[in-house]
Amino acid sequence: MFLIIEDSPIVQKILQHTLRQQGIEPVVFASTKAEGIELYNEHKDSVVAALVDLNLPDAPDGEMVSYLLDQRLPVVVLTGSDDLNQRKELLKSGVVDYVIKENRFSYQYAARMLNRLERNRSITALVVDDSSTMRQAVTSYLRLQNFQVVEAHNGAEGLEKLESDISIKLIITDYHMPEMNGFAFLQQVRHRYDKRPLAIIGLSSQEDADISVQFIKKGANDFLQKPFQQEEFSCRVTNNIEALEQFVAVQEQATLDYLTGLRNRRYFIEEGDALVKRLQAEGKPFTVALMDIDSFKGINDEYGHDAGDAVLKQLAGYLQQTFFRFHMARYGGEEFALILPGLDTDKAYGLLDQFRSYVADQLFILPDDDYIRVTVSTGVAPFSPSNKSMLHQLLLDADEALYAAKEGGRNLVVVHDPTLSAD
Ligand SMILES: Nc1nc2c(ncn2[C@@H]2O[C@H](COP(=O)(O)OP(=O)(O)OP(=O)(O)O)[C@@H](O)[C@H]2O)c(=O)[nH]1
Repeated sequence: MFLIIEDSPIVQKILQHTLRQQGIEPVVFASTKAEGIELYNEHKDSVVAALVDLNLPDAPDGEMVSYLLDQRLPVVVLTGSDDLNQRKELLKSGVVDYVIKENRFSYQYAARMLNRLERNRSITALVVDDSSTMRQAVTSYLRLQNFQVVEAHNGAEGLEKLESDISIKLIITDYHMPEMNGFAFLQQVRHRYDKRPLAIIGLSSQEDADISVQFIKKGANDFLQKPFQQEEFSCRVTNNIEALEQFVAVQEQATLDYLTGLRNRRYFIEEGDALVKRLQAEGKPFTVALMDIDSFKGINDEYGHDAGDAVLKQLAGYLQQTFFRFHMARYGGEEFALILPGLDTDKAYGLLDQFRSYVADQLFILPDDDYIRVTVSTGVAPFSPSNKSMLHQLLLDADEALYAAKEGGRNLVVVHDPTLSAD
């Protein structure tokens, strides 16, 4: 929950609109300090941050801001004044940001800050610096922005923390450190965790422009020269974290099938290969299967492509409900692939046949509200502890079994018979 304390009804209206637009909710509004305190006490446990006007009818000199800072609540100040000294003093006293009411962009910025404060709560930042003074300063700036923070005295300790805490997404590292300097640490991080999304900001007090270039070249996202202002630090952290989140969102999108929302073939193969190797190394049972909608071309031909799409989406929903624990994807047009860890052939057969029977009993709703019956056929690559085939081969086996299911009349689950295999 967010607490907004602002006496102008017009500004309240604009904020209400802007916050709603950015999906920031729930929000409670107060117009005076007295109301603000009452609302704060009422929602103490759920308030994430407050956006507070400096000048209120019963608190003309920022008394409301001081009150909330004393309660250790993150506060973004909203003001009509552009007094630089006041701004400096407020930032020094611990407010997260200082926003001047200029135009709609200011309100959008304030909303963005509130949103950030909420999201930062689930992000851990790692601060790597041998100087305890610097570590404390950086840590306090990060805590102000609502990050969880872990500290390390040097690169080696930093690597340990990174290994044990997967919630670390942001690293602030100094350059000059004993044993392992910032560059060596950075190179190790990027080498060991090439797939892990991490925003890294390098710090150095040296007046040497080359250090910033080297930091960036070695894989840092940004660089700051010490001493720096809290505001610059916060802005850079925010920009880098937002860029990282956008990158992760795009990456996530690239693993999804646009029509059904299931994972796509690329994701299935990339992650599936590693999964199969891991299961084999651990000696755990698993089963690979391919499922295909029967006579799907006929559905398209008779009812149109949109009807075919509707069938795919409805079936994907059933697959999601039943197999959400497993590794599954839309493998091709009307084909779905599954890896079922923990299930040997008999158990997998049982589950897949139950699903086959469930699908056959459903009505599939078409865009014109007409409905049809749909069946699926499934091929299963049998599991045996001695079979060390790679995913690629297991999919070929499952495909052969799927072909046999189609030949056998469809609406069937068939387990691959290696003795009938062409090779
Ligand atoms: N509506 C729709 N159709 C698709 C999509 N992707 C592939 N298809 C169609 O799926 C159909 C697949 O047909 P086939 O593989 O020949 O299958 P079938 O012969 O009808 O049925 P079986 O022999 O039982 O496999 C083709 O007509 C494709 O055009 C899609 O995203 N949406």
